[in-house]
Amino acid sequence: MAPEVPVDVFKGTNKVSTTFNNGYSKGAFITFLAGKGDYVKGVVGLAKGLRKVKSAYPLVVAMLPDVPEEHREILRSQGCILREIEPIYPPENEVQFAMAYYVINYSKLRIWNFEEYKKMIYLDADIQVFENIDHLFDTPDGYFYATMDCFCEKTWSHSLQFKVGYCQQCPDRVPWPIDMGSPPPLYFNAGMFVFNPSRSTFDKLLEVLYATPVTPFAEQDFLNMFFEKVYKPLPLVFNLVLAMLWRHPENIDVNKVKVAHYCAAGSKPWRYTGKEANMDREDIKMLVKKWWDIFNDESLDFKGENPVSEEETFSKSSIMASMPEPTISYIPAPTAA
Ligand SMILES: O=c1ccn([C@@H]2O[C@H](COP(=O)(O)OP(=O)(O)O[C@H]3O[C@H](CO)[C@H](O)[C@H](O)[C@H]3O)[C@@H](O)[C@H]2O)c(=O)[nH]1
Ligand SMILES: O[C@H]1[C@H](O)[C@@H](O)[C@H](O)[C@@H](O)[C@H]1O
Ligand SMILES: [Mn+2]
Repeated sequence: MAPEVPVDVFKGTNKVSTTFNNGYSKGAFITFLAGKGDYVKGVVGLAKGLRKVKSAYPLVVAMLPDVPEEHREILRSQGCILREIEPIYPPENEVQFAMAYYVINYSKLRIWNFEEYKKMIYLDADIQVFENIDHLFDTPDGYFYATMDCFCEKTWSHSLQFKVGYCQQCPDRVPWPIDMGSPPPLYFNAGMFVFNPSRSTFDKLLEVLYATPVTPFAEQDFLNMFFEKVYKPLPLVFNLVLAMLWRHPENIDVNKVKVAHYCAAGSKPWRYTGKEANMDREDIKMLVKKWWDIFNDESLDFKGENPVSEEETFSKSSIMASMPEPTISYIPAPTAA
């Protein structure tokens, strides 16, 4: 049974103050950036989208050292707070069990170190917000909030769920076979989640990571396992995994979507050609256009007098500091979806 979350928490009506009396920040959005490729466009789009919906909270970018200076400059000029983080690699002999493209995402675990924020909302760079979601900072602490994933796309073909034809979005369509025991626990998409940074949680994450086999969806599988007991599903409007539109249209109204996640193959707006499967759908074209409208809207550029001049810090945990440097070379991301 899905853990219950009081519905009012997700309505969002009240204006909130974003700092405590002692200056400690109540929260921030956070995204992750790796490499010198085009995901920087996603971050710029996201920064502008958050401005458009008048979010009161800043956007922090946790970036790997390989993000080039030109891209950092663009992000500073868009008002982002830049924080450099060191990569986290899974054990070398296990890397092959994760999809190569996802391996760098383990580095995302470093965002638990950002204890100067009481609560953070993580958003992938291929996400766009269409409505203000600041009220999610008011959810009760101590839980991990995210939306439930869909198992129907080819990216899931390695999984038992896919082989059986079972999806948690419609558990009655093809029920989980009785002879296979209970259905798997609820599984979230890790492109959007609400969490409490905590150094002690980070230390535990790394400790458990190095004792856990690597699996195809890398840190997403890992986070699902780690936070299984405190996971609270958010309504799907907080992270529309685009495949939901053709896999489970009955579960979603595209016009009510607050946050769209352009994760389906061929859907990244800045690479969109319309040629891949399902990409010629009207709802997809509409969502891609909405992303471009925000990205191109100059009125949404950061107008602060000075670009945010917060220090770019290496957040290196004591555990990592005492670990040998990884001997595998950095795995560049192959062309994404
Ligand atoms: O070259 C890259 C590749 C990825 N990213 C960052 O990593 C995020 C994850 O990559 P994608 O968005 O392309 O991947 P998916 O949405 O398909 O991945 C999903 O599964 C992944 C499993 O590792 C992660 O959990 C991810 O957050 C989740 O949305 C990007 O948004 C971006 O923030 C980069 O900065 N540069
Ligand atoms: O993280 C993955 C990724 O976003 C895929 O594109 C999607 O098909 C999956 O459902 C999800 O688990
Ligand atoms: Mn994504």
